[in-house]
Amino acid sequence: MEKKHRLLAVDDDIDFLKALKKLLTKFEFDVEVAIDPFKAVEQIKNNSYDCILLDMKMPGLDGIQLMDKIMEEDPLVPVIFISGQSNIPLAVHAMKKGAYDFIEKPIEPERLIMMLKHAIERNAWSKERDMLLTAIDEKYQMIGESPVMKEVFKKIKIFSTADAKVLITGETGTGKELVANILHYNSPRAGKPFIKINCAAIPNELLESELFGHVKGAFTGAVETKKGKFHLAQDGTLFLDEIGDMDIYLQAKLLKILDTGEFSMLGDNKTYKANCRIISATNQNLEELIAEKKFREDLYHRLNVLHIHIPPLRERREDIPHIARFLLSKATDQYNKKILDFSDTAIELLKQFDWPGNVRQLKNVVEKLVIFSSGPIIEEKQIENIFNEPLFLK
Ligand SMILES: Nc1ncnc2c1ncn2[C@@H]1O[C@H](COP(=O)(O)OP(=O)(O)OP(=O)(O)O)[C@@H](O)[C@H]1O
Repeated sequence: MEKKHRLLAVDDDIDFLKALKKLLTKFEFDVEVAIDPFKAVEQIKNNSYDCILLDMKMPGLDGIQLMDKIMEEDPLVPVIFISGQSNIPLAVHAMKKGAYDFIEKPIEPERLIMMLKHAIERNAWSKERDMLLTAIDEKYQMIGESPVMKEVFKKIKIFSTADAKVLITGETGTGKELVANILHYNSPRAGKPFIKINCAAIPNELLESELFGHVKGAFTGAVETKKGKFHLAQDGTLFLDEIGDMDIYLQAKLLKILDTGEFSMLGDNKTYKANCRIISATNQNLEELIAEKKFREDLYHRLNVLHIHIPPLRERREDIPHIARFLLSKATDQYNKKILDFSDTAIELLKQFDWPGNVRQLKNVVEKLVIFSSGPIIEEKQIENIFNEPLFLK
């Protein structure tokens, strides 16, 4: 059985409270009442409610003062004011101060029930979103103290809420996918899907159906209808990784979708709205590809509304100690090891190296060091050993 929503109604009119409780109980709400605003504050301190209904005017403490106290205890709980006709300007003022809504007496039951449902739904969503963002924050941390990375962080902050297309460029392993995730999870689309497709990893014949989906019988082997990434990313973000590797025919198709805002599944004429934010990334030089006629210039301008470039690690060596220590602490947690730090000379060695594979390569080295170390400090020699391995990328 679904959990009943718990309400607190505060009013100095006992008869009104009784009638309200009877009405709301009929609609499966669990209703508690308070006639004394000071007692109500105690109840709010000791309980958790899904919504609070407040009379505008009560002896001792008025509704707005009471709302201020409620917000100190539980800033997220929605408050709905019950107001007489003469108090409407006051109710409007309460909404400006953070009340969810107000309803006038005499109460229309259906309106009140709808209002309560919406308030509770919105509250549940904002709590869920806060939890989601805390978890995401931990998962998608990006470290950097250098001036260039501070500029990148500034852009990420502004672009998160902009809802325009973003092109992320940078060498392999610099954190392009990480940035795409951070942009999505800090955007209003955070509760909707983040869908990634790697245009370099999928053969072009398959990429088309992966992107747009196909209906049964669309081509040999299409034994059933399958939704594509554009469908799956509906209302969320579609991350087109390695966009520079998309073939020219598919580039034209993608451009058309971006122009019309609509797409169709393979083997079907029906059109669907492409309501997703597009973030793309590449480690290739798109201007060079355009000059070689391998990438469409019009598509480039469409995708590159906002641009973030992440410089390679060797151009921001001051970030290396911070990132290495961050990765060390993550790896020690993961492998349950008690390694505290790198020695000073070990840090110097990490800073001197050019890191062609950037942060991904640094991460692999740190993980290896953690797995094979037993002492509390990682020494220079241990790093030299890894650098001297025959297949190590230099
Ligand atoms: N500044 C950073 N701080 C912490 N971790 C980072 C940072 N930059 C990258 N990483 C981590 O390094 C790894 C590689 O990053 P990511 O996959 O985002 O790179 P990429 O640029 O998309 O690579 P590729 O071009 O090869 O797809 C990931 O585990 C990512 O979390």
